[in-house]
Amino acid sequence: MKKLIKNGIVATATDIYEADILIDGGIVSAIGTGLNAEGAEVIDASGCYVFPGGIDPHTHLDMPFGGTVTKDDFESGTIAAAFGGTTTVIDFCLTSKGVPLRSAIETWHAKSEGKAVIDYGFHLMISEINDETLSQLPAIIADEGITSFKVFMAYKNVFQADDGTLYRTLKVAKEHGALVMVHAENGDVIDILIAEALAAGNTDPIYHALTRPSELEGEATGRAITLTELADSQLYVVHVTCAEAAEKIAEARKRGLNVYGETCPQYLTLDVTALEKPDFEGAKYVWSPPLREQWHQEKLWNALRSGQLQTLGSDQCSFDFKGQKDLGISDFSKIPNGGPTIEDRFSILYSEGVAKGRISINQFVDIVSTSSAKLFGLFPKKGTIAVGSDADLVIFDPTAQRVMSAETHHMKVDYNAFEGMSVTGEPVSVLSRGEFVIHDKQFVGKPGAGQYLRRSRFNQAALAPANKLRGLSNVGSR
Ligand SMILES: NC(=O)NCCC(=O)O
Ligand SMILES: [Zn+2]
Ligand SMILES: [Zn+2]
Repeated sequence: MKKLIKNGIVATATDIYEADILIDGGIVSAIGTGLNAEGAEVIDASGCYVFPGGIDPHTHLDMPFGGTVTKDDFESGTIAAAFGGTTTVIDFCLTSKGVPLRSAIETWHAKSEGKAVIDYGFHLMISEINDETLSQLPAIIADEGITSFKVFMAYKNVFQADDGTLYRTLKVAKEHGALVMVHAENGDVIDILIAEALAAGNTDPIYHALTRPSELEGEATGRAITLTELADSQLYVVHVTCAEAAEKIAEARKRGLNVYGETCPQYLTLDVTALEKPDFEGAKYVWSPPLREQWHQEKLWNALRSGQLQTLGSDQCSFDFKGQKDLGISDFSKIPNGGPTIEDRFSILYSEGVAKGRISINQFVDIVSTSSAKLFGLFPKKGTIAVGSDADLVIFDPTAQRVMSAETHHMKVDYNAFEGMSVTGEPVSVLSRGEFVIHDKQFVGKPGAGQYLRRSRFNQAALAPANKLRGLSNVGSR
């Protein structure tokens, strides 16, 4: 059945205007004022923005990590995402040395099929590059539409790959049109700092942060950029937390390199003192890279505002406080890294960004949705509101006031990382390809309704206009 969203304020990365939106067959079929369509279900969006659905470029659902498995899987995780205004997630498909890449991808399809309530894609982790993996990648890009590869520069003896693997991945990506993503921390030195801390009897959660200083994030970011330049390739740095890394990215971009960066809501709003909470509560705030001193937050906001960082990922990776985080009660290095953020990403960016005057509405849409669509081969099917685009839409009340809490969130995990934070604005209804997933704040979606997304190859040209709009004239000059 057709749907007609009336009287909303349509906001994209470039425009903001009052209009009605007609949806037919899951696609936006008309945008204009005073639209009528016989037999269409009419949805009144008076007083609300209509945004393109959020795209979360960084999730870990149903992921084994740190001797346990994330609490939220593709069902609970995507339900929570939808409540929060996100209609697409791109999850990391983990691989291990010696296991064929195809079988890792099959494992991720098995985890997600029949469960996801919104559309989803995969990035592919690269743990080693040899003749075998090299020969598989072109077909994986072509058949699976997996056009982004992830290389970990940290988590020694677990996920960490060496610089040679990163360099070769960058070369393959350049040749076949993929984007290389890095977790940028110097894992070798961190490993030594952890051993030193434990040997000195320092086992509390705060030592997680103290053994992962921001200099080592800046160093790894710079190293990845150097290798990208040598390979004449393209790089996306995930979860940027600090001034050192943001500056390396900005400097590379000034030189015309195809380097992009993401930050996360936790790094914009929480700081390292959270890890000092008593009774082991600091473990709730263990992420890698760690939370930083508060002054880094304004540097990250500046980088988002000026377009030096392009996206906000949740890095959703949820573990219960009781029964999972406490694996590290007597050794901080055994605390599973990560936190529950998928549901609050969109609202935190709106509230802390737009409502507090740090970014414009258009920048909000760009950061929460459009840039990810462009970087990861989904635009213009996703990431905007245009005739012919998927009707992935969020009807958002900008006046609502609420408080983030585990009492009310929809993630399965037993705490909320932003507990007690007041936010302005709330998604009221969320549609995925024209079907309600959230209707008047109630979940009405169906596990399995989410479709796997085969994504287009990396297209640097698609990124230039939005970046230009955000004050950059140098992007695309390479
Ligand atoms: N970030 C984090 O602490 N956990 C998830 C895995 C990763 O992204 O490094
Ligand atoms: Zn990471
Ligand atoms: Zn992550």
